[in-house]
Amino acid sequence: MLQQILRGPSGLGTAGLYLPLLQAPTGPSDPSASAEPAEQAAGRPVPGLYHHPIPEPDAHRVEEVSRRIKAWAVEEVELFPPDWEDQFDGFSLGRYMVACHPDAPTVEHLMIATRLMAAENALDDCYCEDHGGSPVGLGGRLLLAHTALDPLHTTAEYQPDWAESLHADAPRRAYRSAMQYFVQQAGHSQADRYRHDMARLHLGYLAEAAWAETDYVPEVWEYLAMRQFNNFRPCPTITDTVGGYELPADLHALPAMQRVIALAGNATTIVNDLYSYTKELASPGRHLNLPVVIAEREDCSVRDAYLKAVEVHNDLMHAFEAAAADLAAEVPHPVVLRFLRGVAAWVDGNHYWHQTNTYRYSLPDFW
Ligand SMILES: CC(C)=CCC/C(C)=C(\C)COP(=O)(O)OP(=O)(O)O
Ligand SMILES: [Mg+2]
Repeated sequence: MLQQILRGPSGLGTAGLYLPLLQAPTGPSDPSASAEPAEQAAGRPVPGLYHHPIPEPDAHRVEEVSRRIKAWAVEEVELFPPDWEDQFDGFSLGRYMVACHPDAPTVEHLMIATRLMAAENALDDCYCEDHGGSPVGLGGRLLLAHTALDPLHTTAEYQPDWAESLHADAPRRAYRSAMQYFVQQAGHSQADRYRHDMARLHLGYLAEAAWAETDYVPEVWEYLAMRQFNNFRPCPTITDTVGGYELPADLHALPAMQRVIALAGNATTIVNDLYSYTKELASPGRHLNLPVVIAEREDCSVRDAYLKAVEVHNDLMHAFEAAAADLAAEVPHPVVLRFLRGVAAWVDGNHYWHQTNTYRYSLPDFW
């Protein structure tokens, strides 16, 4: 029943909602996974991690999205200097977004998600992390960048200075442009949902930065609270816009839907903590992630902490799936079911991307 809800319905009236790519979880090495199989998936899953393998994303879509996102990054927003090109390519944005949005009707719909993903990562790298980022002064930078998503309404005297500021650095150019494309496709409540989710994200960045400034290692539950905000949430919650339909605001606002979304976002984000663990250990200073916080706060070896973090992830995934199944049973509205499947697809695609992105991530030697 749960698999049916999250990965494809059956029965009268549901044929239009059927998502063939999600119906049968397939190992990456299954040659029947796609009509024209892409290169065999690289990387291996974290041992013991509860996840759903997906078929290889459509190679033609990946190629086209990759081509268009590079053109946008270079020609429209000057996203990165030439010496960051390898890192941009290695991020594999096209593969990521095609994997996460199997029900996108067109490549242009996929581009909506891909531009936003590029912009979100540019801001994280340039403002918060190792491409010139710093916790010092982050709040001011974040707030000004947020106005590229949620515009300033001010007097004629001050408006031009603000408008000019949106071209001042790569994160603001990217936010502004990606948002312009997004609002062309999204309804007003979908755009407002996205702004709210981005405000949540920026709040999470600020808590992480405040703790870094005072060298505070949070309790595990405090870390999980911060990571619920510094979180992939803005990505799965646009699944309806990228799918070319709209989950109405009142259904999105249901407490049960909010719980499903939060649990999905949390599971996807702890996946990042697990796959990026060795990358973050190698970066300067102490980079908080769930295994690091568990080791410090629960006084255990890094291996035991990592394995406990896997269990935390698995519990979040099970809670997400149970909450989604309950909601689908309580509110069997076709758009709710489609949205829940879209979120589940994003969860699975996100895992696939982390597992296979061996340019960026490698597993620790704990097994
Ligand atoms: C795409 C998006 C909304 C990202 C926001 C937050 C974010 C960058 C992550 C959840 C990824 O975590 P992290 O900053 O640890 O990324 P890497 O481990 O450096 O890939
Ligand atoms: Mg990480």
